Amino acid sequence: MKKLIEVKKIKAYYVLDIFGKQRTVRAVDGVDLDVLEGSVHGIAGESGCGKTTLLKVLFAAIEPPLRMIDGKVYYLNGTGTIDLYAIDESERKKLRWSFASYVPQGSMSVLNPVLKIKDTFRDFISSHLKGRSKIEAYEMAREHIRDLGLPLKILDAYPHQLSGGMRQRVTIALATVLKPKVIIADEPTTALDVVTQRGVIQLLKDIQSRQGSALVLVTHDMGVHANISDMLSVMYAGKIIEEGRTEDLFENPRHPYTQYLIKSLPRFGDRSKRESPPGSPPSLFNLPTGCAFHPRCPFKMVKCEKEEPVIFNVGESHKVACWLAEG
Ligand SMILES: Nc1ncnc2c1ncn2[C@@H]1O[C@H](COP(=O)(O)OP(=O)(O)OP(=O)(O)O)[C@@H](O)[C@H]1O
Repeated sequence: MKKLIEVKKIKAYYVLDIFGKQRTVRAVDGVDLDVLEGSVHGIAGESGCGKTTLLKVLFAAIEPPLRMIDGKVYYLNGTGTIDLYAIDESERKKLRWSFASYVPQGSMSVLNPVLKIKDTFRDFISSHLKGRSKIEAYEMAREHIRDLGLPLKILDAYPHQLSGGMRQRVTIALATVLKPKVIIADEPTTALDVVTQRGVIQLLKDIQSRQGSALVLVTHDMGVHANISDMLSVMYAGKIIEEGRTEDLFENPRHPYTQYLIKSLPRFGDRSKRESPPGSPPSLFNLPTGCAFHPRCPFKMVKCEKEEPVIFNVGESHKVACWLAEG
């Protein structure tokens, strides 16, 4: 499969000034990632491990206090390779929404509360496709909403007149109306009930397969990853600590942290206590030495306290950053 996005050794830190003292939160700390055409690439991990920050890097949505410290992000758009942070902002703006689009956590932050949905679509389409008339923009919105199987009457509604689930579907429709090659979705089902969550995830999956695009999906819900992600990257303390085909990770998780994430999944009919990793994730401005997971790891060795693990290849496309895999 063709690569659409290639991330090389990215470091993105929040640099904060607290009462004159500089504090650095190493939110993304040396991440490599390939996003492949036609695939669903899941990103999992507990809250605060850097998932959202990584998506901001992929979408070039870096704003202070977040800073790109090192690394490269390439978009491969078929005609060439674009070094995302080497081009100027006006060039990046052209790629936003047409090459890569972003579905954020809350729909209300995207939809203008005083505009009908159709006018939000019209403004969005006309600002990105110059020369489209108002009528053409409305028609494009209608066609897209119809293609997605959503009711056309939502176009005449204001955001507050729609349910949370429908608002999130509208946000997804808006983010995909320009048929982007990559859809980047950040916990798109937060705050929705379980049934609605399933519908929203299915909508994303349908669009991804119909448009042949790639979907980068952040969710801490391993059940969702098991169902729809082709590839899975597990993040811990700003790093990807395990990556591979989702089925391989579920069948043979190599990192103790991934093992905990999988064990914490509820299973039908199993009433035994679910195991979660002891303790909580470390603070990203004061990381433990060696492997950042070692204070919580039941298998820690002396080496883990001192040396940061290197990446080991443990199968086809399956990598893990854990000394236990050293052989
Ligand atoms: N604007 C900010 N200023 C300072 N620190 C921030 C900011 N945004 C996030 N952080 C910190 O960066 C780290 C990574 O946050 P991030 O939101 O990327 O994690 P996450 O895995 O997406 O978590 P969640 O699932 O809760 O969104 C956390 O320690 C967080 O507190």
